[in-house]
Amino acid sequence: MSTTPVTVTVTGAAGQIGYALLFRIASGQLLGPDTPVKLRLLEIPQAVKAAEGTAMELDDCAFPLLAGVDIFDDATAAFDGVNVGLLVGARPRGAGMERGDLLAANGGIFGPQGAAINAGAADDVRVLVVGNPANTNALIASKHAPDVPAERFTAMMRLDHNRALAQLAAKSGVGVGDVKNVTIWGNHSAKQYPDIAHATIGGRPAPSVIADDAWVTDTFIPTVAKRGAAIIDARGASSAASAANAAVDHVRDWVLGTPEGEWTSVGLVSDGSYGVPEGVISGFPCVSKDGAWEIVQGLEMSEAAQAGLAVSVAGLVEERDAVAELSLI
Ligand SMILES: NC(=O)C1=CN([C@@H]2O[C@H](COP(=O)(O)OP(=O)(O)OC[C@H]3O[C@@H](n4cnc5c(N)ncnc54)[C@H](O)[C@@H]3O)[C@@H](O)[C@H]2O)C=CC1
Ligand SMILES: O=C([O-])CC(=O)C(=O)O
Repeated sequence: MSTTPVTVTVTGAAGQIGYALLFRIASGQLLGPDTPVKLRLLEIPQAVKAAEGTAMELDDCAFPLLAGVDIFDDATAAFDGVNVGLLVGARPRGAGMERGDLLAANGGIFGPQGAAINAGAADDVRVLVVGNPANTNALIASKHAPDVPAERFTAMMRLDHNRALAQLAAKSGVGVGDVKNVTIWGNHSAKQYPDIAHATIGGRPAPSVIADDAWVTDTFIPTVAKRGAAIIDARGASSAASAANAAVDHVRDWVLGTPEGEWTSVGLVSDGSYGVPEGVISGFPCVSKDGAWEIVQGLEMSEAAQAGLAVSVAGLVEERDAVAELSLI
């Protein structure tokens, strides 16, 4: 076992996702069974007491890998020395809202946190933004951290990706582990484009296994894209355990690598790949090698996929322009 603990800062630690996430991190599911972790929890002052309660429960789990828990209401202190930053703390949407409607309420959170990361993070810092609208919040944080490479600020598309795997597995009657290489392009919004063109099911091309284009267009894509709203409708609260699970999957693959021959979906700063304007944070097919995400290049995109990505990217550009207008970037 390595003896140097990895410092993981989680914002919104007293919230729903925080409660589902912290115990998974402390048990070793984020960074592997040999890596001790130090948790630094950031909350707003009113929620610090609740975070303290969660920290008491973390103690009571007696996790061998947990090397300490500290609680903060100040971002600069919370991100001091951070190796992995999970930016969860933000308001969730309610029924009838789109995630982009949260920009005015949540955008202001991410500039100061980006600046705090810039000021005090470890050189290898990796950031995952979960708080919505995740892609544009990640952009805001990144813009406030000029000394941190932009590709270290990622937005969570993994929940959409996992949703897509589950829908395809159910439709084709296989286990989820048999479905690989789906891509969620664009924004983590209802306008994302879930793409099965290069996916495989049991090692065979997904489009020919499914063999039902109408189902893909009329059922699969809208089900995945609108799943967040369906969960809010059913639960009366937005996804929490599945979001925490996706965050664990994202960071684990980033740090430990994606399995050979498989990619996942990551909200990553665009380098212009697939015609996505440089600088916006868009969902791409990505592999992680040597601890860094790389966009999978050279995938042929159907006309429908190109059109779907263009619509989604237009939403990202609109959000970027809106936060520029609000002087958030
Ligand atoms: N990207 C994705 O796939 C998903 C994103 N989300 C988003 O994650 C966010 C959190 O969701 P929940 O945990 O369900 O919400 P929640 O309301 O249960 O918890 C949010 C927590 O963040 C804290 N918080 C607010 N401002 C903060 C700040 N400046 N610094 C630190 N903490 C702060 C609040 O005190 C609260 O404890 C929401 O924006 C939600 O929409 C949720 C599911 C999936
Ligand atoms: O839909 C929401 O507001 C929460 C979320 O991002 C998701 O479940 O994908």
